[in-house]
Amino acid sequence: MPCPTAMRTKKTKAVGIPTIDLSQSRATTSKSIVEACQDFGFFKLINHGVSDDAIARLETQAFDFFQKTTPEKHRAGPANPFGYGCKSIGPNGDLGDLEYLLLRSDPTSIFESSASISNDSFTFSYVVNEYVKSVRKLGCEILDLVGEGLWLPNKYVFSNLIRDVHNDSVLRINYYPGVKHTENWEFSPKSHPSNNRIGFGEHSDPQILTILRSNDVDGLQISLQDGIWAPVCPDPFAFYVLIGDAFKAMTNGRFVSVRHRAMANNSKNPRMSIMYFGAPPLNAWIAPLSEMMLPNEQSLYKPFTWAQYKKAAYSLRLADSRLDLFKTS
Ligand SMILES: C=C1C[C@]23C[C@@]1(O)CC[C@H]2[C@@]12CC[C@H](O)[C@@](C)(C(=O)O1)[C@H]2[C@@H]3C(=O)O
Ligand SMILES: O=C(O)CCC(=O)C(=O)O
Ligand SMILES: [Fe+2]
Repeated sequence: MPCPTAMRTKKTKAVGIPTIDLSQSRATTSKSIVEACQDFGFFKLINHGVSDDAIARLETQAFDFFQKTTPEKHRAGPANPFGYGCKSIGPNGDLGDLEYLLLRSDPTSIFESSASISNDSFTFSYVVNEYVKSVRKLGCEILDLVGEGLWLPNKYVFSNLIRDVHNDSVLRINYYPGVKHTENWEFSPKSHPSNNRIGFGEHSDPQILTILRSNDVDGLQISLQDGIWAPVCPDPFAFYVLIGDAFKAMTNGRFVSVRHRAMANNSKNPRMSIMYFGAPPLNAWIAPLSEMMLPNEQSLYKPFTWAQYKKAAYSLRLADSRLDLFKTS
């Protein structure tokens, strides 16, 4: 169902985003997930099993943080890359219309960073940990289903990477402040010049997969294969899953690493998105799986460690196609 509230311009179009219902049979689900990864690198997940309470508690903690005064928030920054960031994204001059928190996902790091984020660091780190545990479990489940859908002899080959104690997964909370609407706005909100501003520029995520949840304010768009942008209808009860560059490499290009962006918020209400980026340990090797290759098929990518890939990512701009650096030809 296209999103009735999503804004469409000449360069955007509404598409039926694949929806995976985790309460359906494993055979059905695994097949649909693999198809969605191949066709879009993106799908919506419903009946995902993550408790509403875990999500609501994190949302409340995050809102409390973003409501703080500017000097208070800056105590948790600057993001280098972890911590509180405002408008500046990454180290190479990218800018966006947002504030964010970028956190490592292991309990020790979460606890260490929580002192500068919350006056009640125990509660904050407990809530973040619970959320991370739930979405990591969900991430593992999705990756196992992919393993099943691809008929791999070891269906845990992908999930083992983010299950590893040394996994390099991160949690990001993006906050796009609401806007005060002028009188003009009421007459023609869709054609108002403040529309079409970019909140978080186009890019693909470097990791294996991203599990995104947002409140009920729109902004997320995905790029379709023909270069058209498709608005994604916000659904606070669902998660959206995005395939990252590392997964594209492991599947020798079969999975799309979806390019996406977030438009600046034009709503009166703030938009908040929470992303769990599932990543392998720094020393893990990423290379096309032999099972993914047809006889005589060439490997599209040279093997690289996750540390090498991260280094490349952080040397480039947000919109750059990082995986091209590792192409074989
Ligand atoms: C401009 C940048 C920000 C980013 C690191 C990079 O140099 C290129 C990749 C960016 C990205 C996009 C997905 C995630 O939000 C992120 C945390 C990541 O792993 O890669 C960000 C990086 C960041 O904001 O630090
Ligand atoms: O905020 C969003 O909805 C998307 C942000 C994003 O793509 C990212 O942080 O990598
Ligand atoms: Fe992203």
